[in-house]
Amino acid sequence: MTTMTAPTRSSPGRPSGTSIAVFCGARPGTPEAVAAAREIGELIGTGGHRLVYGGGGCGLMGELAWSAWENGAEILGVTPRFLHERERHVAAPPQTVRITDTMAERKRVMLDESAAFIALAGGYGTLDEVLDVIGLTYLAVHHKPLVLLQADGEWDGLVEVLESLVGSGYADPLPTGLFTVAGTPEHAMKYALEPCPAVTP
Ligand SMILES: CC(C)=CCNc1ncnc2c1ncn2[C@@H]1O[C@H](COP(=O)(O)O)[C@@H](O)[C@H]1O
Repeated sequence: MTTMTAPTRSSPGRPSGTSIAVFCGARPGTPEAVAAAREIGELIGTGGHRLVYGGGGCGLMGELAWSAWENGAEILGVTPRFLHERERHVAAPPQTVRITDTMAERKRVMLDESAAFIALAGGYGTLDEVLDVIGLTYLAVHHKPLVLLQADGEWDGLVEVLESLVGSGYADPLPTGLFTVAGTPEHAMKYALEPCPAVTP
């Protein structure tokens, strides 16, 4: 694993905040999703928190990261070597970059470096990250809050799939509090900063 450190931001008087991992798409989303990504970035920056994300400069990831940077956030970007160049053809803001050898290592670093997770709209990669966190919380490997932020109903489908697995007897109901669906960026940040109840599998 390689780490490249950006110049540290000087932020006198800023409270040392929480490290929040945000999962979202590497492609441009709807205007609603772009606005939500920018607002989460702003709330992370103005709240004195650190953004942990996938390290890219494109799509919703770029909108999020630039907004966080513009609002004073420290940023840790975690990216596997083979994606590093592909997702940096659009410039990302200054940040500490952790380059991993594998996708699995990327997810583990993001998990270890963060106290909470917020998922915005995205594609296969975002879905993979969300299911990974849900699984690890369910298995009590960690208990950190996960918030699914709905800008435009993006997570309805996943919730329906999970309910259908339970309804057809293939899965037990997920424990309350395993994840929270939020309708606004403000609510997403509020839930992310609340302690997560331990889940008993
Ligand atoms: C279920 C399935 C076909 C998964 C295969 N595809 C993927 N699996 C894991 N991470 C990915 C995948 N595709 C992209 N990513 C990475 O996950 C992050 C978000 O991607 P996405 O736009 O949500 O996509 C990006 O860094 C992206 O490069």
